[in-house]
Amino acid sequence: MIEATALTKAYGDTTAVNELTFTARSGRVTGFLGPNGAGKSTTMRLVVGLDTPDAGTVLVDGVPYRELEDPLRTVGTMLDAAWRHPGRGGRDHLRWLAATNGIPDKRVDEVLALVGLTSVGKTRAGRYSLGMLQRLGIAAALLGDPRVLLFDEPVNGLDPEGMAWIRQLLHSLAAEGRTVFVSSHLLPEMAQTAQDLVVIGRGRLIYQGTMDEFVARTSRHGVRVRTPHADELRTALTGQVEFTEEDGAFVVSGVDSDRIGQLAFDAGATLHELSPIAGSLEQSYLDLTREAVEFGAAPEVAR
Ligand SMILES: Nc1ncnc2c1ncn2[C@@H]1O[C@H](COP(=O)(O)OP(=O)(O)OP(=O)(O)O)[C@@H](O)[C@H]1O
Repeated sequence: MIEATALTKAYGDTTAVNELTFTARSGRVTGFLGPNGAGKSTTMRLVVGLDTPDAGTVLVDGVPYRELEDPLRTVGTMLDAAWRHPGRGGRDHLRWLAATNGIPDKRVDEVLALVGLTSVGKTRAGRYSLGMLQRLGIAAALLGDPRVLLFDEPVNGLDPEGMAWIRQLLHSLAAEGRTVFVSSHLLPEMAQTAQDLVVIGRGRLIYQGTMDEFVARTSRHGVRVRTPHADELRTALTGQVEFTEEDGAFVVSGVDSDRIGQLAFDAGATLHELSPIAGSLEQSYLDLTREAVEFGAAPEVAR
């Protein structure tokens, strides 16, 4: 479990993380979402003690990272997937990591197999594709068989097959009872991967809860209605439900099609169309974070 409480970190005039409080539970994939510059990477660095907060605390399984007795066996991280060691083979890199952390050599072959790199273990990492580097980074994170895993943008630059692979891996790691905390700025990808969600903007918490709640809360369920009896329907809807009129159709929000069908029937309006509009999750997310993006963009322009 990761528990951040009022976590705050500023770099000069920029408050990268601002009184951020959230929990990532064990046995769940928690998506950590926010627009560029929202403070995701900074938060992750704070979790693993690579940076020191100005205020607030963050605990990993109840303990600050720097006080963990055996950090690599408690927390696995992939914070910079593009890291590479051109001269060394993937397997040798992992062996070096294992040796410096008292992890037996046989674990190296286990994790190589787990990420599907066995056949290229001897190939120099400098020749790895981005997808292979991601897999190597994940292998390194898994070396110590940790209970908590942090991945910063692990699907960045991956092809659909690579994305599907990572998604499945994250699910199985969580199913084993681990805490899986994964950042992204892509909501559609997260919607398929994460069970829980922490959304931030400008370093502040915007949403924390389950993905299902987020979808239910943010996707606007509208219904598109067409009728030759527009006046009757307008009268029936006015004061009852929220609606707009677009291209000769009514778009009603906040109620389901059963209720609208009944209102129309009672008003004597024949319906030529009564179709639910699936709310766009991506649009809702953009709406939610727009203010954060606009505010955040201003200093960039001023520079
Ligand atoms: N070491 C640093 N020195 C100065 N400013 C920094 C530093 N690290 C981060 N920042 C600033 O803090 C803010 C948050 O950055 P951060 O990298 O944590 O965001 P992010 O959500 O990970 O963004 P992205 O999705 O673009 O990676 C940004 O305004 C960034 O410029």
